[in-house]
Amino acid sequence: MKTIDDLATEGVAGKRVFVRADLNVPLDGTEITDDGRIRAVAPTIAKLAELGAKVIVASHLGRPKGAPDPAFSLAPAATRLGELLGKDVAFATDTVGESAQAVAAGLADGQVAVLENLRFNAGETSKDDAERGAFADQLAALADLYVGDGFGAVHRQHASVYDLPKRLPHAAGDLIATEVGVLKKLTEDVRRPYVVVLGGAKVSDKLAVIDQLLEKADRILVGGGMAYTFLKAKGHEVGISLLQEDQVPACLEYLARAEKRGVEFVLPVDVLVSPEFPDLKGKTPANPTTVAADAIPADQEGLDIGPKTRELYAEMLADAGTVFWNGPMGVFEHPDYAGGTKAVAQGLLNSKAFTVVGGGDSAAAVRLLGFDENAFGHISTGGGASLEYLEGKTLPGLAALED
Ligand SMILES: Nc1ncnc2c1ncn2[C@@H]1O[C@H](COP(=O)(O)OP(=O)(O)OP(=O)(O)O)[C@@H](O)[C@H]1O
Ligand SMILES: O=C(O)[C@H](O)COP(=O)(O)O
Repeated sequence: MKTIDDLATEGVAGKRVFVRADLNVPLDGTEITDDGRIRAVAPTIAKLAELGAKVIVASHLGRPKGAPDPAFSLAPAATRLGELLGKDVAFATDTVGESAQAVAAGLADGQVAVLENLRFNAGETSKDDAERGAFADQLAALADLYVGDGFGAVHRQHASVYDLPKRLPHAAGDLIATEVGVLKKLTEDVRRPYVVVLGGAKVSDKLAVIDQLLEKADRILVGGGMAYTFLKAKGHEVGISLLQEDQVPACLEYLARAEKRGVEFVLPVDVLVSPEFPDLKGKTPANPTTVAADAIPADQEGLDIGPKTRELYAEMLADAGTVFWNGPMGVFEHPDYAGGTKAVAQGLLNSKAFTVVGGGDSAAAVRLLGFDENAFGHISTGGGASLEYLEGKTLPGLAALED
């Protein structure tokens, strides 16, 4: 893969450089609750600007449905990027339309602009090659060069990630280079026991990676929204908890394979439940009840791992040689459901293991709960991306940069 330094040697001054970043940060209204992903890519953008490039930054935010939706605007991220860079950052109110074209055309050398959310255009995520390609053509018209640095999105075969680098001379940004360097170590030289902790809410995305992780990990601890499909597979009722019903047979198979391969596959023994999802804005007390994982009432939802599970997971982490953790153990955004995620973060820190935390929300959780991010071996900006990398899959966004 070419790097920014290679591009610099060839000369980027005066060139329009399209930087595909992952500025998909958690928001409370228009307020960014964790800016980790913006801070992670800011050095790449600063470096290109210092080299005299006209920098056009693009990203997705959330999962809008292929049309503009103000709730998913990248405007707050553009403002934050400007603060971090200590300079004015222009903002285009569309992605390839009049505003984007005018902003791109008006950039001076060393100036930075952010485009509106790529996913406001159906072409970005389309499964149809022609539709994606047409959108990539429009993006390509804005720039001379492409730098891929949105590590969190490299597992997506999307127009700006996969099709665009095929249309412009391209290089990998410094964030991608660092991420790949660290994660590569986890695929080659793993200190054992290798413990993987999985949680979060993107259940269907993440269940698929367990298939491969069963070949690599010594112990897999499951929490968060992931846990309930497994509990269901074990024959327990899960009330109104997050459930991927169609994956129950796959979960049963994973459990059987784990046993056959001698992988310790650990599920919660107790959970915190409530009849309703907590108020994440006002944070009014949720007053959850603790129940055994095989006794979740029909009208209640599991929202965090319980105290016995926290203790069990801490024990399972204590002697680890390597830990990869992706996905919060509960709805950590509410203080009543942050305990499980805190316990796992503390468990990682108490172990002597090389620890990698992957995922926008997992990294945000670690910081928002007051942990020192530097105490972990590596905090990856990629959730699904880091998992799929560890799975050994070819990631579209990396493959496109290699070509
Ligand atoms: N039991 C649960 N029920 C519902 N949601 C949950 C549960 N446990 C955790 N969550 C939610 O999971 C979300 C994070 O999941 P996600 O899979 O997106 O994590 P991530 O991998 O760190 O991030 P990403 O993949 O976006 O980089 C949080 O917003 C949290 O509230
Ligand atoms: O949060 C993430 O994992 C990345 O930004 C990718 O987002 P996506 O899962 O909506 O594609």
